[in-house]
Amino acid sequence: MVLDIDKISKRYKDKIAINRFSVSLLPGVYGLLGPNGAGKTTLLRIVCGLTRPDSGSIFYDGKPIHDLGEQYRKILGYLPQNFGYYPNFTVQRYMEYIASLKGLNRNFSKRKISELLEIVGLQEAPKAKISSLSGGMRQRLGIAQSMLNDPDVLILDEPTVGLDPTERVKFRNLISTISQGKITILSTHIVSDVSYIADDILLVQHGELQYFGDVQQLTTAVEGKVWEVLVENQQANKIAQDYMVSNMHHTPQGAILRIISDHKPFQQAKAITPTLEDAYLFHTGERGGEL
Ligand SMILES: Nc1ncnc2c1ncn2[C@@H]1O[C@H](COP(=O)(O)OP(=O)(O)OP(=O)(O)O)[C@@H](O)[C@H]1O
Repeated sequence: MVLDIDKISKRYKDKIAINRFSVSLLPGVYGLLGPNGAGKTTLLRIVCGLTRPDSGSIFYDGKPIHDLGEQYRKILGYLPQNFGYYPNFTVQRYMEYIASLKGLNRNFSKRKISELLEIVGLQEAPKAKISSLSGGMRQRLGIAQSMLNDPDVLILDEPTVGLDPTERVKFRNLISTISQGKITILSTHIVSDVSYIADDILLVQHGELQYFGDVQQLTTAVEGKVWEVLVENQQANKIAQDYMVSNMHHTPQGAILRIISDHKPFQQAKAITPTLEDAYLFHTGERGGEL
């Protein structure tokens, strides 16, 4: 099983959303990480065959997905960023509805629906109206619908957005469980989500693939470039304009700044161990103090 994204480009008027993006994916969980507007949703829609690229192709096991058509849709599961649900539907009715859209046979879908509701922890709620579910429950329902056809390729666009910390942990564990043996791509701009569940990271910025590899390698690349320094509280904001500051903590003794810099920024700065968040800021060039 291999998904090849081959030199994909997509432009909207004068905006290049994706620029010659290429990567080859084997089964595993891939965290598609990048700032807002980096091109994540555009790329995922192209991978799902919903948006046509201006150039380049997607191949599944060596065949272009546009030639595979229905055959490709059968092995694809997709949770869009704003997945449309019907508030007055019950959980069960919604799952039945999606199963019928996917053309699944009745007996198979009956069994599959109860199996999936169990996996996502909604087995007690088949009769609940979707409008009565919490954000986390709704996202779990979104995952369940994307899994109805036992997909080999699972695409999840910002699945943890709007979840509280407890729901986020549950959701991450759920994704780890269901993604085994599949090619799962999960987009987010929340760094901690990918550090827990992704095997590899696809870091995208301005529509281009900036980095592809594991979390460890990404953080190793910024070793010796992350510094901690205590400065006077009044100086902190000025320093954040001049340097990439990944964290600022004001205390009565002064502000403790975490600075990403190729060179030691101040005499008294100490080199510290980088986190994935530091590496992300280093690669995307975003200044923490301005966020
Ligand atoms: N239908 C469209 N028409 C015009 N421009 C678009 C369209 N869809 C996306 N864009 C632009 O293309 C760029 C990439 O957008 P995209 O939604 O793919 O990014 P993203 O990384 O998913 O962002 P976010 O995290 O905010 O969802 C953005 O500048 C966006 O404004």
